[in-house]
Amino acid sequence: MLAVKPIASGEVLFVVPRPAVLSHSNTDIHQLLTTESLSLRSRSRWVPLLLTLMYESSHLDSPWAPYIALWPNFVQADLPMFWPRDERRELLRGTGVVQATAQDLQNIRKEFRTVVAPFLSRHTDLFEPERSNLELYMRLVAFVMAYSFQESRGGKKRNPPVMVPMADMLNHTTNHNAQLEFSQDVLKMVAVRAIADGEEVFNTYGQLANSQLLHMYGFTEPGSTNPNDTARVPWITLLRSALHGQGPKERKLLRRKWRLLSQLTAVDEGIMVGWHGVHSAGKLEQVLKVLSMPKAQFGVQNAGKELGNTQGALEASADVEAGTEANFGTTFGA
Ligand SMILES: C[S@@+](CC[C@H](N)C(=O)[O-])C[C@H]1O[C@@H](n2cnc3c(N)ncnc32)[C@H](O)[C@@H]1O
Repeated sequence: MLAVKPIASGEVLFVVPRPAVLSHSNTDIHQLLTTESLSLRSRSRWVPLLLTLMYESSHLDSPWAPYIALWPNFVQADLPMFWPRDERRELLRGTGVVQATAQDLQNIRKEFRTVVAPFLSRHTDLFEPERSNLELYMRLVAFVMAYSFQESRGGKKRNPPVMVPMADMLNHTTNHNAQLEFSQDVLKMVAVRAIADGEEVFNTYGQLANSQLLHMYGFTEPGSTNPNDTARVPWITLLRSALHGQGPKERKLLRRKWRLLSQLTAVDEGIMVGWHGVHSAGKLEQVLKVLSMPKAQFGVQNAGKELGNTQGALEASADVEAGTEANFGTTFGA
């Protein structure tokens, strides 16, 4: 979307009334989805919207048909989840996207098998059996992943995703010039700074690292233009460096410490390093304290005390992350 004249900061670019937002509460099968809501519960909380899209996209007389027709068969997203597995492993090694995508695929298949397929088989009058399959479901998940919005509810809590026509035309950049505001009756796209004639109107999908953008949206911000970018250093790298040049006794002690750290899940997804240093530096500090603790001092009690602090540091860093949560798209099942 390009500006065709200068736009002032604070100007409303367009307004989407709530009835024009596509969600599970705005479809002909709303009543059915409500009646069966208990059986449609899942980790992702996306099932009602995905079933809504499946239903509305199979009815030519749907009021949403002109919107849905913009994505014939929902085949548009070049997300890593559709790349051949070997290519993903080879090209995305070390980014965390390989594991995240594998987890997504596992969750999507399980959700389809245990929640969606039983629902579809109970309602063959509403869903064409030959079309309503896992393959379509995966394309719908990708569509929701890359095009939906989620309204934050009082801090951490998030509503289920919804489709917001028009707002979902906007691309993302960290240095965005517009953002979506939610109010009771309408959603408004508002300029957050002056936009020049001919400039692209950019929304924000959140403060996302390139690995997250690639995982959920299939693109990255080039070079060093993404201040939210991170690199992930696997924890095992830390153990390897600690072991380096040590004698057998020290190595044995280090391995004991590592087992304890692993059991207490202090070493999980890796050390995230951003432009301004290590994210959750508190956790790294506590792990280093345990690793460098003299043998006489090392015991479950001492290590446990350090790791108790680690939990505190972890919770604090989770709060910071929740405060900067994206309002646009999420990883499946997060
Ligand atoms: C909500 S849609 C935005 C509208 C989209 N460009 C379209 O025409 O349908 C999100 C998708 O747009 C693309 N996209 C958004 N921002 C981008 C950017 N800065 N660079 C490249 N592609 C981008 C990605 O394919 C992403 O999955």
